[in-house]
Amino acid sequence: MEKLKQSILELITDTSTNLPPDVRRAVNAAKVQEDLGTRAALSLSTIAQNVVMAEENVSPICQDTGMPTFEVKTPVGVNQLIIKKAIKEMIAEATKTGKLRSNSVDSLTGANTGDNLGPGTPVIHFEQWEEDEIEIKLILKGGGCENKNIQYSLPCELEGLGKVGRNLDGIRKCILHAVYQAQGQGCSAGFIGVGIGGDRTSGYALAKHQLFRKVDDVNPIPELAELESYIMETANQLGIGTMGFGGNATLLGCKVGVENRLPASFFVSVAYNCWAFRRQGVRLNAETGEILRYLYKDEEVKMDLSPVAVAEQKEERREVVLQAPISEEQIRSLKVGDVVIINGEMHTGRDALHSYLMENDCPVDLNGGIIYHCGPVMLKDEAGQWHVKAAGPTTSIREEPYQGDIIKKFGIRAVIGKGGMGAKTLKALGEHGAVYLNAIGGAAQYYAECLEKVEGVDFMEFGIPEAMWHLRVKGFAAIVTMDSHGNSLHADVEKSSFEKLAQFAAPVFK
Ligand SMILES: O=C(O)C[C@H](O)C(=O)O
Ligand code: SF4
Repeated sequence: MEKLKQSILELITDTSTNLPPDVRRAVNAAKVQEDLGTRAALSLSTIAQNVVMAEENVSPICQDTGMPTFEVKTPVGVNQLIIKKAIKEMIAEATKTGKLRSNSVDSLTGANTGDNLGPGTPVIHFEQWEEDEIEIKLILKGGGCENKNIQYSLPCELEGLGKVGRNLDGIRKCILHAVYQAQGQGCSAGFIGVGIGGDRTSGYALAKHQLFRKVDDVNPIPELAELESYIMETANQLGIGTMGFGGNATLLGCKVGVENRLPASFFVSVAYNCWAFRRQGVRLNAETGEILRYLYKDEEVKMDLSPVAVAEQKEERREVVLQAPISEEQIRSLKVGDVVIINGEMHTGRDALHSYLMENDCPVDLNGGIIYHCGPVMLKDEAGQWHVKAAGPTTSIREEPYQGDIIKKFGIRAVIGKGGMGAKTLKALGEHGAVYLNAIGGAAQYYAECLEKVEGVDFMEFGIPEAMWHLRVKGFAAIVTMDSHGNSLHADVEKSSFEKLAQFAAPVFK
């Protein structure tokens, strides 16, 4: 098995940096569905550029390289312990070279292990089979979309959809609700895997397992094939759109699997995956470990980079250049829908930092400053200088309990993230004079290029993703989605998508 480690490293690198062709095709198709010049179309353009950059740079498509989850099948007689050891070693190696972010955190102390190894990481499922080759599949599913997974216990009642029974129509309602509740926070447009039945644990495993199906396959069970195509058509009428900006493309794939259940239980489990749907697989020679072929690479699909005609803009849009520190007057002039181009300094801060700042002082002056909800992939060169390898936004709503207070306490003028924030933050934006800026989730290469220099770092003890990085930026583009006048695009889209969801309450399947 002299080639085994090399093959596994290649698989990990390819999964993190090169979006598979079926996923590319789905993203390209979404762009065609959107009207030219809309926020959704522009976002899909950025996403397409990001996918190309990741492939060219051989760097992570998204900075959150997720929970590495392997499904391994081996012929009888192959030593699975050798494969497990090789996987762990190559996970650590890929982390060292910046193909993966250090993502394994001690749940009690918050300490990052730094090498993506630790209790429960990576996840490896082994199975034996009758074939002569080894098969290894890998999915890198990030935390933001994982947080949007949802499990329903039937019968139940769902707001807007009414009674949900233990039948195909009840399942239909659960899936539509799952897409609605994710809004843009899991970096829509997304893909969902659904598991019907099992228990709570096996139901979720079944849901995640569905994500290994190709986007364009057809379910062998006719009722489920019908359900999948119904969901694809209907969920895309919810109007959530890319990043929750509104639009025609909300869901790019729906795969449903079924297993038996206990008489007392009826679970519908949904695994939500962002557009940055990173999964790949290989067949290996069982003697040498050499890659014989890839499982999701049957054809080459180029990203659609055709320009989005700004002249045909449907939504009114201004472009404003912001230089940090920003004045209150400039912030008050911004309205939802404006595009801002940021130059100057910004500081990353996410979960650990927000909770810290509630009780403590900040090592840098944040007055007029910009906080970026981001946990980057960073590498240090031989001279000791840090470099940004991938740096898209993280889901902002997690900071909702803290953000309003922190804006006021430190005089922050702009918060950048994705997915939007809630009523408490919106109120603070108005009271203090600040804005929420939505960047494109997952576009980690695109934004890394705007981050010109790492000026310094604090709180390295929080681990690389959670540390406070001080960054000099040039030409960082984002959209005002919550302004200081009480407007929130997120609240608007949530409301309108809920109204649309409620239109699908009437029974469809017997
Ligand atoms: O952890 C991150 O960088 C992002 C996360 O995947 C998210 O979507 O919020
Ligand atoms: S930031 Fe978005 S694209 Fe990246 S892992 Fe999280 S949900 Fe996926």
